[in-house]
Amino acid sequence: MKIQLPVQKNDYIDVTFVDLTHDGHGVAKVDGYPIFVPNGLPGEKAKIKVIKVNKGYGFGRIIELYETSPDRVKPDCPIYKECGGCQLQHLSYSGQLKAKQKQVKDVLQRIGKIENVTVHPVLGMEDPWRYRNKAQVPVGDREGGLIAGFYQHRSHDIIDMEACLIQQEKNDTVIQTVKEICGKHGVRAYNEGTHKGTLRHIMARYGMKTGEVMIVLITRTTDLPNKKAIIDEITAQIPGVKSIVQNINTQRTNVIFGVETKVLWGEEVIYDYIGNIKFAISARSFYQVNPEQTKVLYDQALKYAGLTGQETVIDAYCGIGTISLFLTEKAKKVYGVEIVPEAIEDAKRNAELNGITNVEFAVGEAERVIPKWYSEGITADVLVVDPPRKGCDETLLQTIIDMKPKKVVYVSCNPATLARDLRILEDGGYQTVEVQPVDMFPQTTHVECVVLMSRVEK
Ligand SMILES: C[S@@+](CC[C@H](N)C(=O)[O-])C[C@H]1O[C@@H](n2cnc3c(N)ncnc32)[C@H](O)[C@@H]1O
Repeated sequence: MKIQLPVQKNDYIDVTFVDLTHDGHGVAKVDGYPIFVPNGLPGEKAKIKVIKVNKGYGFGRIIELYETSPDRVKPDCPIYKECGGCQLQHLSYSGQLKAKQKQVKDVLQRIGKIENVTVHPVLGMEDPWRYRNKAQVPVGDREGGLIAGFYQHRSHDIIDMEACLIQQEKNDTVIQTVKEICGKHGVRAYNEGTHKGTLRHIMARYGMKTGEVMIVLITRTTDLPNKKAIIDEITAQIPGVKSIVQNINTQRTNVIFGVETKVLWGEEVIYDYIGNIKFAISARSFYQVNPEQTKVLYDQALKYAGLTGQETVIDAYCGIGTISLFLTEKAKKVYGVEIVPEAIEDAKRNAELNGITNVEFAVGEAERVIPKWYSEGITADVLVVDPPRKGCDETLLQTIIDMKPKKVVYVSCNPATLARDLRILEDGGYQTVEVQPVDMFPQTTHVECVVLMSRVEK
């Protein structure tokens, strides 16, 4: 039976936007049927053209904006429309923070059925620009040199970029300089279509507190033409460069990094500080991209952990031990687990670097290592999880439920998987006490949350 929808493809209709999706599109409703429209903001009235209809929702395009929101601002970035890296530059920063708080509340309710929990206002930045410490850009060929920038929306055509307004200026300079030097020395860009060419991506990482720079050249081939000349010029032209690394990715894949990494010049790591703790960061390790807000995030996690010095804490998905080392200051003992071996090497080095001895790190999947620890008698008073976007593995959640730590502190970069996991933990005997969103990624739709859960004793 054909379902009669309230709108048809190619209809022109007048709408009022009532909400914002998690990817920053305006939501209009016609007889309850949602239509997602890029660039629409809640409260705005517009004429739209319906461009696609599905059974449960449709898509549209703004033809004319009749009434604009007081929160609408002119995007600062000249390439905002083409790039797609930021999705909310047309919304004032205070509007972004309000929208993110609402998004978290809605998702927790809709997906997790987490009702009546306090979701605090989002902790934002005083200056929400130029906050990223890491740039990672694809490289393309152009006559007489290379381009590096971003993929045009819905394509793999590379648009050359000179500046990114959410990126540290230093990283802009590094990318420009490296692409010019490599191009000058005859390095060809990798071509996805033919699987030929050399340079796939350039990554620049900047220690905001130390000024140290790491450059990673991600190549298809082991060989890098004119390597010595390239290194000499990079080190002469870029102040602060401490490490030049090559990562080799021979596969036909969208995954950026390959398995082999070798140091071409300088150190294997660069250093940076969060608070008073010094961190060594290697090319492949996860390190939060917004260090200023990372401090805010970790302080919140520490506050929720409520440590007195007597507790054993497990930090699952610990990366280079950032949260673990923060926790050691107030815990009796901290155990950290992480899947990337290089990150655990960094974590151990970081503990040593800071003279911290009440911590142990293990390489492996949290969902295997923590059950093993539990079977060996290691239990936690507080368990911190900070998983990737896909959230926690179910085996891990079950182990937490069995282990019964008094508190779970959940750090999440994806409200949808957070909501799913909180529901599992609530069903297993935990109560969500409060949620503190932190804006780690201004101008984008991403939102990070720290959640406190406590064990409900029956
Ligand atoms: C969001 S990051 C958090 C890292 C760290 N807590 C921080 O704040 O820097 C998630 C980390 O989980 C790691 N990871 C992914 N899957 C994992 C798994 N199954 N077990 C353990 N670690 C995993 C990733 O390598 C990454 O370092």
